[in-house]
Amino acid sequence: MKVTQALISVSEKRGTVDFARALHQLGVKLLSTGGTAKLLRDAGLPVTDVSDYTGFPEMLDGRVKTLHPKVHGGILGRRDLAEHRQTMERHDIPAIDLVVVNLYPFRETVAKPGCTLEDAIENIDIGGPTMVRAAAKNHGNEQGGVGIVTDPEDYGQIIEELQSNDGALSYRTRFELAKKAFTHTARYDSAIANWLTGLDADNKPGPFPDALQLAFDKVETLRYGENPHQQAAFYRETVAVPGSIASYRQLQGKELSYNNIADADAAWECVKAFDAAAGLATCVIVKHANPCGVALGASASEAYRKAFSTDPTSAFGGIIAFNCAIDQAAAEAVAGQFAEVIIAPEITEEARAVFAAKQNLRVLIVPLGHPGGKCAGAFDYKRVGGGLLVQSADEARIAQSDIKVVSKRVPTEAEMRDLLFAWNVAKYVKSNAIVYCKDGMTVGVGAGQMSRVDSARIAAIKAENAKLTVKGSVVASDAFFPFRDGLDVLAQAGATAVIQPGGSVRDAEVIAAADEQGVAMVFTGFRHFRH
Ligand SMILES: NC(=O)c1ncn([C@@H]2O[C@H](COP(=O)(O)O)[C@@H](O)[C@H]2O)c1NC=O
Repeated sequence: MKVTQALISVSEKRGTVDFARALHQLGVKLLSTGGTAKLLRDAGLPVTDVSDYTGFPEMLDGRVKTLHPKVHGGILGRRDLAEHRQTMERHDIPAIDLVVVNLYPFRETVAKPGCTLEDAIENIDIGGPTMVRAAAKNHGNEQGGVGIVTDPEDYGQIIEELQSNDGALSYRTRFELAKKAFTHTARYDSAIANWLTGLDADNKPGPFPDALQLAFDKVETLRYGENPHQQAAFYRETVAVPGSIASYRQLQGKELSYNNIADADAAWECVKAFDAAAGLATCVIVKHANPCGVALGASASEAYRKAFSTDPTSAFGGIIAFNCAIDQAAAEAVAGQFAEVIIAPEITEEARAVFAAKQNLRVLIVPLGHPGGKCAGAFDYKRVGGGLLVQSADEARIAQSDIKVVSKRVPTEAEMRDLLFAWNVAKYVKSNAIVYCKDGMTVGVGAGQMSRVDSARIAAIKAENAKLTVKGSVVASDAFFPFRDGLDVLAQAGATAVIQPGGSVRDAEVIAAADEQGVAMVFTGFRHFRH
């Protein structure tokens, strides 16, 4: 069925004139609301104002423009039912076969600083979503129906189809457009509900709405979940989070698995915490969501070699992330081990050629986002049985000036550099986290233990297994030592300096233990639990 008449009513006017012109050239009659009609008329296109069409003026400050039976009857009447066609004829309601609508910019309005409740309310579109939903509902069947266009990005494709299909839209296209349209209005209403139910007693917007609506788009269905008997898919936030793993571009390799994506996220978040602009490359190797090696280097290959040496056994099948370009030397070094995924903001042509020889290796490019790479303002979500925990991301960072020395001995300059490095790593290690470091690399990582003392012992054992020594190293503990026992394990293993939050009721006992053993100890004042 040929499209004979289109109703165009858009707030976002990008591409509208060209689209309307192409429709006109296809013989489609144009019907439009105030601002849109003016835009088209000024461009020399013949257009009928909806108010002339219905015989009713746009009124009540634009709150009522298209809400009229002549508009909605033209959209909602079924083309395949004789009775509907007769009713439309009897009431002089011509069919409207194409509806082109995008809505008042609610999200953009409330994002403006100082947006009042009144501004927000006036930017809730009523007539637009009504037309979008009506047209989407009546997308019809093979006998005919309405096309609903909500995204200016689709204009080109719609025109191409009309041109090649004798001025008609296929049922398949109308159905796909309808799905997109219902998603569009659902998200529009979600944004309104999130904002309104997030207002506090003074009508100031807050971060946690009473009713939380989340919006994600499917990137792909995955082969399986954490285990082969689980189904899985990967979704990306509708409003892109710059610098996040979800913005990956895969250069080569097998399809990503559920665990690949989870571990790639852990590796990427950790490596981004180190600013490449500070002049050193960073490499992070992750296994089962924990870093098993993190290191700084003068080059990417040096950073990789150091990170690998922390725990070569665990690094097998790991996810390897860099905060800088991977060059040929780094690619050749990495290619020497079995890895699941390689991630970097940039990969040189020479390095790509090296990876290309390993067909299955998954290689991802992820833009760093802003300096230091943080996804500012993003929330963390954690599913629990029957609920969702929501928190702001752990964006706390420490500078040397924030650190309080609590021991008699003050850390040396080299110890202080390593302490800051170790603290940065500990944030990405599952609690209880104990991280031994020396010369800008991890030498032992204790992760995910129920006891901090066990974590301290395990990290030292792992260092020994990797033929590294923790003697003369520094240690970060993600949370305070509840007793002196944990500190004693570190000191006896040969650590010379410790960074930890402090704040235990037994801090005095722990400080005394450090002083007894000549260990320099500093407090950060905040912890980095990670579960
Ligand atoms: N009230 C109505 O009947 C109505 N009909 C269409 N609109 C919206 O008015 C906007 C276009 O207006 P204009 O063509 O005047 O620039 C579109 O975002 C459209 O969704 C309406 N506005 C709000 O509810």
